[in-house]
Formats: sequence, C-alpha cells, structure tokens
Amino acid sequence: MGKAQKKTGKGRLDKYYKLAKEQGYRARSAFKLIQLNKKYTFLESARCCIDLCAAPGGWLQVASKYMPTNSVIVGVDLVPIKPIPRVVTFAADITTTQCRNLIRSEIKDWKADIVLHDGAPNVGTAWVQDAYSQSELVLMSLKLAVEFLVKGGTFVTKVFRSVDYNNLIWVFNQLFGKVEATKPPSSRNVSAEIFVVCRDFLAPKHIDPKFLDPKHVFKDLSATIASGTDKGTSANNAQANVFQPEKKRRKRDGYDDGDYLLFKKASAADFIRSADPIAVLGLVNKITFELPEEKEWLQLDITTPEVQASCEDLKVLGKGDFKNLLRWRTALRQEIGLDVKAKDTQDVTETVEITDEADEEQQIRNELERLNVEAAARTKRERRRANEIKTKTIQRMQLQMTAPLDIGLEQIDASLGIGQEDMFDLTGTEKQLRNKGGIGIIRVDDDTPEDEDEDEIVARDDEKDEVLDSEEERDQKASRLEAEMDGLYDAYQEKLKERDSKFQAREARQKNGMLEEWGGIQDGDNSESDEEGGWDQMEAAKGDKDDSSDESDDGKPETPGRKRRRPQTTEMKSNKKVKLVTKLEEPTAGGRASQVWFSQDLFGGVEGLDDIEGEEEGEDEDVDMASAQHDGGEEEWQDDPAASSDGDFEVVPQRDDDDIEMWDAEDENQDEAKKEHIKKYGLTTAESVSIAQRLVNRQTTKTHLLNDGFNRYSLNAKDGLPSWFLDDEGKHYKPNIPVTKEAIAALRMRQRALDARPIKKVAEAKGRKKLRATQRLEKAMKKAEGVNETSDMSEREKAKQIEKLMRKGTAKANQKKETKVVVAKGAHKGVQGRPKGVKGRYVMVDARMRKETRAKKRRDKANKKRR
Ligand SMILES: C[S@@+](CC[C@H](N)C(=O)[O-])C[C@H]1O[C@@H](n2cnc3c(N)ncnc32)[C@H](O)[C@@H]1O
Repeated sequence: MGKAQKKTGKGRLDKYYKLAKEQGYRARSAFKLIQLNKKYTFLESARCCIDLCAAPGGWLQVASKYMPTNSVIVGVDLVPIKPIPRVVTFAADITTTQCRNLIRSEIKDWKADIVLHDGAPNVGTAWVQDAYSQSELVLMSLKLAVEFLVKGGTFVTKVFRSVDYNNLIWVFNQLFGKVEATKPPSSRNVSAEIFVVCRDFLAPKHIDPKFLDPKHVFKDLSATIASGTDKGTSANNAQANVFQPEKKRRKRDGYDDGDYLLFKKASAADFIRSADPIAVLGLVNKITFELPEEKEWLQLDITTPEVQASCEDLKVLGKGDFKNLLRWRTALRQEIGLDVKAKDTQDVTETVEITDEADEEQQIRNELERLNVEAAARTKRERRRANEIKTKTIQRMQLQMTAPLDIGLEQIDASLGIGQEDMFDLTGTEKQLRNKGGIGIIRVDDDTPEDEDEDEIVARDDEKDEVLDSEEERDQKASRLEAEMDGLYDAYQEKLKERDSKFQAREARQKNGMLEEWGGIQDGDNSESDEEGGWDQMEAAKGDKDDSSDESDDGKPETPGRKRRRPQTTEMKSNKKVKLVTKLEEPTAGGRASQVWFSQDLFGGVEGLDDIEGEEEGEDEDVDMASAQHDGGEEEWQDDPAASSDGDFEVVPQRDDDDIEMWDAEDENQDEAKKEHIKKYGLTTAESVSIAQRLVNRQTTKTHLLNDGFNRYSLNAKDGLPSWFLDDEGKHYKPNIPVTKEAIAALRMRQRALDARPIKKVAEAKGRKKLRATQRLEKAMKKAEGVNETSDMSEREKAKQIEKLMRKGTAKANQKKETKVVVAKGAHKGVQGRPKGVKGRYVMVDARMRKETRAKKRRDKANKKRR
C-alpha cells in the first residue's frame, strides 16, 4: 500500500465514492462487501460477525444494515472507529493476543458466523511500519477466523495477487469447504486486490500450526530473488518476455510483493542507460519520452516511427521488434556518446554478426509474423471500435439510471466491469477499461494478445477532440431531430386515438393497471421471457447457492444472551435440498407455515386469495418500514480521518441531505396510493399474490425482495424524456417479478375461477334453497312410506297418493304463489267466500278502503318527516 498507489485526481472520486457519499457509507469499500454479499449471501443469515481491520467502518455499516437485528457485530482496527449502531468496536492490532482476548471477552462463548478482513498493512494514521506484509496479515486474520468461526461459517478476506497467493489459497482449501476468489466491480481494476470468500468452515479438531505460520506458508521471497534460480521469478520472466514473447509462460508468480500495479512505464533514458536493457523491455509496458532530453531523441532519424510505436506498447511486440529496439538503443548510445567509437564498431560488428547469423528465411518469417500481428491488431481495433460505439450508446442510455443498490447486479451490467468470471482472466477487465475510455492499462501478462496499443488510445483522444469541437452543432442537430420526432410521435398517437377505440381502452387499462401492479422488483427483462436476466434464469444461475438467508429476516431474532440454535451442516444441506425441490408453481400445496398462517381467524370463511392479502399488506408495511429505515439513515457519522492508502478504499465525507436526495416525494405518494389500494381491494394481481405466497412459504425474504427491487432503473427520473421513449419503455420494459410463469398461470386460473363464483349471499341463498328441497323430499318420502304401510288403502290408491306426494316433494322450491287482488265492487260487494271465476289465492279489497289506506300512509309519512 505504498504511496504510489494512492488514488489521486478524478479517478479517485468515482461513482462508488459518490454512491457511498449519497448513501451515508463511510468508505467506498462498503460496496465491495455489498457486492460480495449479493453474490454469496452470507450476511442475512449471520448472527455474529467479526470485522478485522474495520476502520473507518464501511463494512461494519453494511453488516449492521444487512444482518438481522440483535445480531452481534464486532469491529477491530488499529485506529478507533466512530460508533455505529448495533456495533461494538475497539482499537487493537489484529496480530496480537490482546486483540484476540478482546474479541473473546466481547463475544463470550459465541461463535462467529462470519469473519471479515479487509486489512492492508501500512495504512491508517496509527500504523507504524511493520514486518507484516499483506499476506501475513491475511494469515493472521485467518488465525483469528479459525478460532472464532462456527462450523460452516464464512471467512471473507482481501488478498493481493502475489507469490504468496497460491499458498494462501491452498491453506484456505484445507480449512474450508468452498473457496472462491472474486473481484467485485467496485474494486478498481487498477488494483491487484481480490477477495477470497471461504465458505463452509470445516472446523477441524486439530489444525496443523504450520497452516497458520507465515514461515511455513510463504516462500522466502528475498532468497528466491537473490538466487534467481527460480524459473518463476520476474527476472527470468523478463528475459523470456523479450526472447520468446510469443511463448506462454509456464509458471507465473503474480505480482511482486508490494508492487501491485498492472501497468508499468519506464522512461527512455532508463532504458538507454540501463545496464540491463532486456530486463527493462521484459518488465514494463511502455517506454515514455517525457524529459526534454528524451523528447530530443524523438526527433532523431534513428528513432523511426516504428521504434516509437514499439515503445508505446511493449506487450504486443514480437522478437523482431525487441531486436529493433535493442539496435535503436545501441545506435542512440553511439549518438549521445555513451559508447566509445571503438566499442561502437564492435557493437555494430556484433549486430551485423547477429544479422548475418539469422538466415534469410528467419528474417522473412519474422517479417511475416510482424505483418500478421499488425493486421490482426488492425482488425481487432476496428472491431473494438465498433463495439465501443455500441457500448457507449448503451451506456449513455444507462448512465443516468444508476441506482444505489444495483451494484450487486454487476455481473450482468456491462458498464460496470468485471463480473463473475475469474478475476485473473484480465481480458474482460481490459475490455471494460477500454470501453470506459479509461486509462490505457495494458496487462503485464502476455497470455492473451488482447492488448491495445497506446496508438489507439492516442487516436481515440484525437477523435474525442474532434467530437468536442462539433459538440454544439451536434447538440443542436440532435435537439432539432428530437423535436421533430416528438411532433411526429404525437401526431401518430392522435391518429391512433381517433382510429382505434381499443387503443384508448388499452391506455386506460394501463393507467389503472399500473396502480395495482406490484412495483417492487424490476429488471431490464420480462419475467416471462426465457432470456438471460429473467427470474427463472436468475434462479437457475444461482444454482445451489446458500439460501439460508430465508430464516434471517422473518424469523424472530434471538437475544444475544441466549444460547443460539445452530443448524448442523447436514441439516443445512437437507434444508437446501428441500428448498430446491419446493415448487412455486403448486400454490395449492402451500407450505406448512402458510397453512398455519392462513388458519388464523382473520382469514376465516374466506378461501384462496383473501387469506394472502393480509400477509401482503403486512409485508408491504414491513417493506415500507424497511425502506423508511433505509430512507431515514438518521445517524450522521463524520468522516474518519484515517484515510487509507488502499487502492480501493476511500473515506467518504457525509452530507446531511444525502438521503433526502435519494428518494423523491412522488414515489412515496405512489407507495401510499398503492398501500391504500391494497387495503381497499386486497391483492388483485396474480403476481402480487404469488410473491406474497413466496414470502409466507419462506421461499424469499423481505430483504431479497427489497434488494431485487433496486436496480439501475429504480430511481429513473422521467422528467424531460420524450413521450415516445416513455411509451416504448412502458411497452417493453416490464418489471421482473420473481415468480415463475407456471405460478402466475396457476394463480390466474384460480382467480378466474373465483371471479366466476357467485357472491356470498347468492351462494347462501342457493344453499338454503337446496337444503329446503332436500328436506321437502325427505318429508315426502317419509309420508310415502307411511302411505305404503297403511293397510286400509288399495294398491292403486297408494300408488296415486305416493305419486302425488313425490311430485310435491320434488317440486321446485315454493314458487311464490300469486295472490290475486279482487276489488269488491259491483256484484262482488259484500260477497262472502270466493268470488266467481277467481282461482288460487286471492285477497278481497274494497276500492274505497284501498284509497283511504294509501292516503293514511302518505299522511303518516309526511307527519313523520315534519317531526
Ligand atoms: C482498507 S481499510 C479497511 C476499510 C474497511 N473495511 C471499511 O470498509 O471501512 C484497512 C484497515 O486495516 C487496518 N489495519 C492494517 N493493519 C492492521 C492490523 N495489524 N490490525 C488492525 N488493523 C489493521 C488499517 O488501520 C485500515 O483502517
């Protein structure tokens, strides 16, 4: 962590620095842990975490945010760490027994689920130069980890790719079930740091002390370099780089300890004056001409354009080019009088001899090779340029859409850089860097000839200038075009509206639909598609990822004092299996948890969907609370002055209004509206129901949903965007809801069936009717039996009687018998008994009486009102 690597200038304040500032993290390195956790999900399920080398506390903040409440978090560093809620910190050197004792006294007989280590020696204000190198520090942290980790626990450490790297990995492999090295996108590409995530701690009863002893684990580097006998040493590699540049190195020893730069430069003067020019050629990427003296050399005839081009990027040169450079060096040395004439002659003679020795065929082959390399480089450049334009276009679309938590989705984000692949496959890294138009980093490794010559970078800079010159003009042109396009689009919309009533209906539907749609999880992809990025794909990609986080958020956290239940490894495994075979697409099968949950009184009498609503509402509240917490971020922590010189570690000053900027009020209103809507109507979409069910069945967690809900589109500002663009986005950009197609289909079917069901009162009435019919039938049958048993009736009479009874019994429910109203007038006045010609029910009314009764009713009503 030397001074040379300290990031200064613009590069230092990159997007993670800004994001950290926005989100109140003390250091940009917080995002490294966020991204690591996104990939390996170890924080959500952890109850106890020890962060070694934790100052200023970025990782602690992340741990405190992602770990369940009531979990124990301990942070140690040489320098004091400002307080963080729920976190205990103390200042100690992690290599000492005092530190060990302090941790022990803090966590008592508990075991840690995670031990984090992001330490780098020679950093921080209180750090005194120590004998420990980075690798040794890692080994020291491992020592603490093996002491405090629970079986199955996770150890996350930062390492640098040095000669010790492989040895460290070997040791990790002896102690952990799974060891993976990864470079989160927030870790700067220029830094050789990587993170090793060691999972499934084996907790062996006896650990060979040699595993944790630097003397045994690491080679004696100094001895190796001094002897120079090791074929893997840099010196040997340097020679091989020059004399057999096309050959792949068999043995690589990574970076020299303390030298973690990928890109190295040497001045032309160093090369010319160096006693070992071959070593210079073999080790550096570029020869620069910056000093006045060197600039003069550039003007000399012997410094041909070819030589200049070769100096730009030594990593793409062939043997012939190196020879050329050595010849140029000799000539220049003569020119500037570094070599005496006699020696010059000798040198020339030697050179000639060499040339003579090389037979013609060899020369032709060399030349051909060179031409081939040049041609290949040209094609590659063109291809890359095309790709670059494409990437830039995409990036432009995405640039302002970066959301704070999408960082975890880095693996599919082309603009962010390296993804899941092996971080040592630097091909991707380089490409990303180039795509970003960043510094011209060229790998020391010459395995993959993907290197881009500096020529190209210079050329691109020129292009940029051109672009800048005509920027204004282009802007005007673009805005003209945009205005034109907007106009045309509006006209098109109008036309559609006039022509197509369906269009209007669709529009209205869309507006309504948006409100009830669960807007949590979004990603660039449609959940229904099978394309990469869909939920199914995500799930598939996760594979057998540890899913133990399920228990974290929803389960009641245990109090620290209580003895914790620790799932056995086998148990965990079987749980995992169970989870893997649980099918979401069988909602009826439901988990036991959901059955218990839905058996509550609250859901009584309501089938299916109703029961899930409550849960969803509850969850929604949780979600809101969680976001409010996130939102709140009330604790204001000042910058820690302990600035680190770690390449990727930046202390971020905080601002009071940070969080206010993050959320806009409109969104909150929308949330409120959604909440109200759900309260009023319940969950109305299959998606939301399905998500609720997943939550209840513990197939997902609130945190997962929240995290998934944040992506680079989450906080998109729509202001100023043309309507055609927004419409198009609306059409094609669908939220990626974490439910399978099958689950949605099943739920939709169910919902349709429910929709087709009559309302409760009608159903009850129908039931009553059915019951009465059954009772009638039973009664009729009983009577029929009685009739059958009587002996004073002939068989015929019996049959007649029974038939009559049965007809009555099976008759439809009492059709309301019509009552005829007969006005007693004329002949009927004062008639007693049934008037003539009137069949069925009747009621006799008097015309006068009817009038009077109605008038009385009217009066009564009027009086009532007056009172
Ligand atoms: C890169 S910073 C850690 C940043 C931290 N992870 C965060 O997110 O804020 C490295 C830290 O390691 C600490 N460190 C280095 N050697 C140490 C040691 N022997 N004991 C304790 N801390 C040490 C330094 O003081 C420094 O604060």
